[in-house]
Amino acid sequence: MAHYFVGDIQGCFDELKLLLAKVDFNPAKDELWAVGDLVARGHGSLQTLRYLKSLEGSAKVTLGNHDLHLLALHGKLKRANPKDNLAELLAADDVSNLIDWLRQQPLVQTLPSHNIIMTHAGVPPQWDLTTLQTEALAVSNALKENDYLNSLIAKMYTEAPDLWDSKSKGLPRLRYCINALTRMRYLHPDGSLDFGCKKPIKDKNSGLTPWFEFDSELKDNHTLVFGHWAALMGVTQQDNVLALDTGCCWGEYMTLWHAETNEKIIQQKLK
Ligand SMILES: Nc1ncnc2c1ncn2[C@@H]1O[C@H](COP(=O)(O)OP(=O)(O)OP(=O)(O)OP(=O)(O)OC[C@H]2O[C@@H](n3cnc4c(N)ncnc43)[C@H](O)[C@@H]2O)[C@@H](O)[C@H]1O
Repeated sequence: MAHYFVGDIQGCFDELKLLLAKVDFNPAKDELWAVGDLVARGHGSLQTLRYLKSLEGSAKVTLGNHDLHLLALHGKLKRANPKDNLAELLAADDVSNLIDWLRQQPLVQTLPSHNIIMTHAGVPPQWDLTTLQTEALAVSNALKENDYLNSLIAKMYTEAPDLWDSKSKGLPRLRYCINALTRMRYLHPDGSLDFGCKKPIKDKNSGLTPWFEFDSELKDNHTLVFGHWAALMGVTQQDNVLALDTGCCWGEYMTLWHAETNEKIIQQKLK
């Protein structure tokens, strides 16, 4: 049995299928772990969701910012960005089933046998494993509620709070978790989230530090797998912090990591 972790798919379904063919992926015995941002800019968002849903227990997914945004688009809370290719998905006969499947997916997945934690953007350095799981579960529970659109999705589009406060409650607490687990890249010296800078580390604004360069208990004891930050192009300079978004939707390539062999297999974006 093999565990394969794939970076941001962003609707690049043809590239995903080519990658899986390269490793002879067999859902009867292997697992595909996807870091989120399953949909958006590629032309195969509908096929991507149908395929991952069809894998049932052989697919493990964490939600990304684009996946949460899709919930808002489907709920007519936001208008689609013309740069995204979501019209086919939003018009599909089975879109409601796919959306219901998507909102059952968590913000964190763990593989205890390998000491691996997967999230879309990363894990806040202030958190231990219990906090990570508790906070992510609170968001998942809110997404499963019947009124999730009004009670959560409509209210998530804010950069506040940007700093972890263990005493916060309710919506602000959920918002911090969403912002940290699905949108984080750089942090300010006090550990607060920066939302402005998406640049590679060599070009970053002064005073900002990538979240994974802060000391953290989780990093000491686990391999952290994430996506979200295409400008990193897979480079963190830390063996146990794996950045898997290598910008397929931006014309670069998709990366699949084989956890047992530590091999990375890539597929260039098709023309
Ligand atoms: N709570 C919430 N609050 C607010 N919004 C929420 C939200 N939840 C969901 N959303 C939604 O999230 C969506 C995305 O937000 P954005 O953050 O605006 O989208 P993006 O710039 O395209 O970032 P993306 O997430 O795709 O990251 P990537 O690294 O690939 O790309 C980032 C940049 O890196 C650049 N880049 C890519 N590869 C690079 C490379 N190799 N080198 C340098 N730059 C590169 C790209 O050009 C791109 O500009 C929006 O639709 C927004 O509405």
